[in-house]
Amino acid sequence: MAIQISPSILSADFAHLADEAAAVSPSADWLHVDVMDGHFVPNLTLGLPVVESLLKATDTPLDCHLMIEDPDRWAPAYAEAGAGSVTVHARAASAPVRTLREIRRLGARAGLALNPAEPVEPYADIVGEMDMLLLMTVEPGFGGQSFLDVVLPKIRRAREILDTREASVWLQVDGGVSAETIERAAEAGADVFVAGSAVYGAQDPAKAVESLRALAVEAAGGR
Ligand SMILES: O=C(CO)[C@H](O)[C@H](O)COP(=O)(O)O
Ligand SMILES: [Fe+2]
Repeated sequence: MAIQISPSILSADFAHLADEAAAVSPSADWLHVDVMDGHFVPNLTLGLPVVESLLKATDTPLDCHLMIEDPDRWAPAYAEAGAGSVTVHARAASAPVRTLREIRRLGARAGLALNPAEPVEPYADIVGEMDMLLLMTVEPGFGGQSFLDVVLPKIRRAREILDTREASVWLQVDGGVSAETIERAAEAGADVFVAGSAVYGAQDPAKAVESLRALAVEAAGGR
Protein backbone atom coordinates (compact mmCIF):
# COMPACT_ATOMS: atom_id res chain seq x y z
CA MET A 1 0.00 0.00 0.00
CA ALA A 2 1.32 3.43 -0.93
CA ILE A 3 2.09 5.81 1.90
CA GLN A 4 -0.59 8.48 2.33
CA ILE A 5 -0.55 11.77 4.24
CA SER A 6 -3.70 13.28 5.74
CA PRO A 7 -3.07 16.81 7.09
CA SER A 8 -5.33 17.66 10.03
CA ILE A 9 -7.15 20.98 9.85
CA LEU A 10 -7.32 20.93 13.66
CA SER A 11 -4.13 23.00 13.54
CA ALA A 12 -5.36 25.26 10.71
CA ASP A 13 -7.00 28.68 10.95
CA PHE A 14 -10.72 27.87 11.33
CA ALA A 15 -11.68 31.31 9.98
CA HIS A 16 -9.98 30.49 6.66
CA LEU A 17 -10.61 26.80 6.15
CA ALA A 18 -10.96 26.98 2.36
CA ASP A 19 -7.54 28.67 2.06
CA GLU A 20 -6.04 26.22 4.55
CA ALA A 21 -7.37 23.29 2.52
CA ALA A 22 -5.94 24.82 -0.65
CA ALA A 23 -2.55 25.22 1.03
CA VAL A 24 -2.10 21.44 1.26
CA SER A 25 -4.17 20.28 -1.71
CA PRO A 26 -1.18 20.02 -4.12
CA SER A 27 0.42 17.30 -2.02
CA ALA A 28 -2.13 15.89 0.45
CA ASP A 29 -3.94 12.61 -0.18
CA TRP A 30 -6.70 13.49 2.27
CA LEU A 31 -7.81 16.35 4.47
CA HIS A 32 -8.30 15.07 8.03
CA VAL A 33 -11.27 16.67 9.77
CA ASP A 34 -11.44 16.24 13.56
CA VAL A 35 -15.05 16.33 14.71
CA MET A 36 -15.15 16.70 18.52
CA ASP A 37 -18.36 17.04 20.52
CA GLY A 38 -17.14 18.18 23.94
CA HIS A 39 -18.43 14.90 25.45
CA PHE A 40 -16.49 11.97 24.00
CA VAL A 41 -13.45 14.23 24.25
CA PRO A 42 -13.10 17.42 26.33
CA ASN A 43 -12.94 19.68 23.29
CA LEU A 44 -15.40 21.06 20.77
CA THR A 45 -14.50 21.69 17.15
CA LEU A 46 -16.87 21.49 14.20
CA GLY A 47 -19.61 19.34 12.76
CA LEU A 48 -21.61 18.47 9.68
CA PRO A 49 -22.34 22.02 8.40
CA VAL A 50 -18.62 22.82 8.26
CA VAL A 51 -17.89 19.49 6.58
CA GLU A 52 -20.57 20.25 3.98
CA SER A 53 -18.98 23.64 3.29
CA LEU A 54 -15.50 22.12 3.07
CA LEU A 55 -16.74 19.56 0.57
CA LYS A 56 -17.73 22.44 -1.71
CA ALA A 57 -14.46 24.29 -1.10
CA THR A 58 -11.92 21.55 -1.91
CA ASP A 59 -11.44 18.58 -4.23
CA THR A 60 -9.21 16.85 -1.67
CA PRO A 61 -11.22 13.97 -0.17
CA LEU A 62 -12.24 14.45 3.46
CA ASP A 63 -11.08 11.99 6.10
CA CYS A 64 -13.58 12.61 8.91
CA HIS A 65 -12.45 11.48 12.35
CA LEU A 66 -15.48 11.46 14.61
CA MET A 67 -14.58 11.91 18.27
CA ILE A 68 -18.21 11.98 19.33
CA GLU A 69 -20.67 10.07 21.44
CA ASP A 70 -23.28 7.98 19.65
CA PRO A 71 -21.46 7.75 16.31
CA ASP A 72 -23.97 5.04 15.29
CA ARG A 73 -26.49 7.85 15.01
CA TRP A 74 -24.33 10.60 13.47
CA ALA A 75 -21.67 8.92 11.30
CA PRO A 76 -23.96 8.01 8.36
CA ALA A 77 -24.74 11.69 7.73
CA TYR A 78 -21.04 12.40 7.08
CA ALA A 79 -20.91 9.58 4.54
CA GLU A 80 -24.12 10.75 2.95
CA ALA A 81 -22.78 14.31 2.71
CA GLY A 82 -19.86 13.04 0.62
CA ALA A 83 -16.94 12.48 3.00
CA GLY A 84 -14.43 10.07 1.44
CA SER A 85 -13.74 8.35 4.73
CA VAL A 86 -15.61 8.28 8.04
CA THR A 87 -13.94 6.90 11.18
CA VAL A 88 -15.74 6.14 14.44
CA HIS A 89 -14.23 5.28 17.82
CA ALA A 90 -14.80 1.66 18.84
CA ARG A 91 -15.54 2.53 22.46
CA ALA A 92 -18.16 5.11 21.48
CA ALA A 93 -20.07 2.89 19.06
CA SER A 94 -22.72 0.56 20.46
CA ALA A 95 -23.06 -1.31 17.15
CA PRO A 96 -19.73 -0.85 15.36
CA VAL A 97 -20.30 -3.49 12.68
CA ARG A 98 -23.69 -2.07 11.75
CA THR A 99 -22.28 1.46 11.65
CA LEU A 100 -19.24 0.47 9.55
CA ARG A 101 -21.57 -1.28 7.11
CA GLU A 102 -23.84 1.74 6.94
CA ILE A 103 -20.90 4.06 6.21
CA ARG A 104 -19.83 1.76 3.36
CA ARG A 105 -23.37 1.45 2.04
CA LEU A 106 -23.49 5.24 1.78
CA GLY A 107 -20.35 5.26 -0.34
CA ALA A 108 -17.57 6.24 2.08
CA ARG A 109 -14.60 4.28 3.37
CA ALA A 110 -15.30 3.02 6.89
CA GLY A 111 -12.75 3.43 9.67
CA LEU A 112 -12.56 2.17 13.26
CA ALA A 113 -10.42 4.04 15.81
CA LEU A 114 -8.72 2.82 18.98
CA ASN A 115 -7.31 4.97 21.78
CA PRO A 116 -3.71 4.38 22.92
CA ALA A 117 -4.65 1.99 25.76
CA GLU A 118 -7.25 0.03 23.78
CA PRO A 119 -6.04 -3.34 22.46
CA VAL A 120 -6.42 -4.30 18.81
CA GLU A 121 -6.94 -8.04 19.32
CA PRO A 122 -10.68 -7.86 20.18
CA TYR A 123 -11.27 -6.36 16.71
CA ALA A 124 -9.24 -8.92 14.74
CA ASP A 125 -12.35 -10.80 13.63
CA ILE A 126 -14.07 -7.71 12.22
CA VAL A 127 -11.22 -6.19 10.19
CA GLY A 128 -13.11 -7.30 7.07
CA GLU A 129 -15.83 -4.81 8.01
CA MET A 130 -13.45 -1.84 7.83
CA ASP A 131 -11.44 -0.02 5.19
CA MET A 132 -9.12 1.58 7.73
CA LEU A 133 -7.99 0.97 11.30
CA LEU A 134 -6.94 4.15 13.12
CA LEU A 135 -4.54 3.79 16.01
CA MET A 136 -4.39 6.96 18.08
CA THR A 137 -0.82 7.88 19.01
CA VAL A 138 -2.04 10.53 21.49
CA GLU A 139 -5.07 10.58 23.76
CA PRO A 140 -7.74 12.11 21.51
CA GLY A 141 -8.99 15.65 22.06
CA PHE A 142 -6.22 18.07 21.24
CA GLY A 143 -3.63 18.79 18.59
CA GLY A 144 0.03 19.45 19.32
CA GLN A 145 0.56 16.59 21.79
CA SER A 146 3.63 14.35 21.85
CA PHE A 147 3.65 11.05 19.94
CA LEU A 148 3.20 8.09 22.32
CA ASP A 149 5.93 5.54 21.63
CA VAL A 150 4.07 3.03 23.81
CA VAL A 151 1.68 2.54 20.86
CA LEU A 152 4.46 1.24 18.56
CA PRO A 153 4.13 -2.46 19.59
CA LYS A 154 0.39 -2.24 18.89
CA ILE A 155 1.07 -0.80 15.42
CA ARG A 156 3.28 -3.84 14.77
CA ARG A 157 0.62 -6.26 16.04
CA ALA A 158 -2.08 -4.52 13.99
CA ARG A 159 0.12 -4.76 10.88
CA GLU A 160 0.46 -8.50 11.44
CA ILE A 161 -3.28 -8.97 11.95
CA LEU A 162 -4.11 -6.94 8.81
CA ASP A 163 -1.50 -8.73 6.72
CA THR A 164 -2.79 -12.15 7.69
CA ARG A 165 -6.50 -11.38 7.58
CA GLU A 166 -7.27 -8.51 5.22
CA ALA A 167 -4.36 -6.90 3.43
CA SER A 168 -6.45 -4.13 1.90
CA VAL A 169 -7.27 -2.43 5.23
CA TRP A 170 -5.29 0.79 5.69
CA LEU A 171 -3.51 1.38 8.99
CA GLN A 172 -3.66 5.03 10.05
CA VAL A 173 -1.84 6.72 12.92
CA ASP A 174 -2.99 10.03 14.36
CA GLY A 175 -1.35 12.28 16.94
CA GLY A 176 2.11 13.74 17.31
CA VAL A 177 3.19 12.63 13.83
CA SER A 178 6.14 14.78 12.74
CA ALA A 179 9.50 14.58 11.01
CA GLU A 180 10.87 13.24 14.32
CA THR A 181 8.30 10.45 14.75
CA ILE A 182 6.90 9.42 11.35
CA GLU A 183 9.74 7.02 10.55
CA ARG A 184 9.11 5.00 13.74
CA ALA A 185 5.41 4.69 12.90
CA ALA A 186 6.12 3.77 9.26
CA GLU A 187 8.74 1.19 10.24
CA ALA A 188 6.17 -0.36 12.63
CA GLY A 189 3.70 -0.75 9.77
CA ALA A 190 1.45 2.32 9.51
CA ASP A 191 0.62 3.52 6.00
CA VAL A 192 -1.71 6.53 6.45
CA PHE A 193 -0.34 9.39 8.53
CA VAL A 194 -2.35 12.23 10.05
CA ALA A 195 -0.30 15.33 10.84
CA GLY A 196 -1.73 18.58 12.17
CA SER A 197 0.80 20.81 13.86
CA ALA A 198 3.72 19.39 11.83
CA VAL A 199 1.97 20.53 8.63
CA TYR A 200 0.09 23.69 9.55
CA GLY A 201 2.84 24.87 11.88
CA ALA A 202 5.32 24.77 8.98
CA GLN A 203 6.25 27.74 6.77
CA ASP A 204 5.15 25.83 3.68
CA PRO A 205 2.43 23.26 4.54
CA ALA A 206 2.46 21.56 1.11
CA LYS A 207 6.22 21.09 1.35
CA ALA A 208 5.90 19.73 4.89
CA VAL A 209 3.49 17.09 3.56
CA GLU A 210 6.03 16.06 0.92
CA SER A 211 8.87 15.90 3.47
CA LEU A 212 6.78 13.69 5.76
CA ARG A 213 5.86 11.43 2.84
CA ALA A 214 9.52 11.05 1.81
CA LEU A 215 10.52 10.07 5.36
CA ALA A 216 7.68 7.54 5.65
CA VAL A 217 8.35 5.98 2.23
CA GLU A 218 12.01 5.55 3.11
CA ALA A 219 11.25 4.05 6.53
CA ALA A 220 8.58 1.71 5.13
CA GLY A 221 11.24 0.36 2.77
CA GLY A 222 8.98 -0.09 -0.24
CA ARG A 223 6.42 -2.07 1.76
O1 LIG B 1 -7.39 13.49 16.34
C1 LIG B 1 -6.61 14.34 16.70
C2 LIG B 1 -6.52 14.71 18.15
O2 LIG B 1 -7.47 14.03 18.86
C3 LIG B 1 -5.78 15.08 15.68
O3 LIG B 1 -6.05 14.56 14.40
C4 LIG B 1 -4.30 15.03 15.93
O4 LIG B 1 -3.95 15.31 17.21
C5 LIG B 1 -3.56 15.88 14.91
O5 LIG B 1 -2.81 16.88 15.48
P1 LIG B 1 -1.22 16.78 15.76
O6 LIG B 1 -0.58 16.23 14.52
O7 LIG B 1 -0.85 18.18 16.06
O8 LIG B 1 -1.04 15.85 16.93
FE1 LIG C 1 -7.75 13.07 14.26
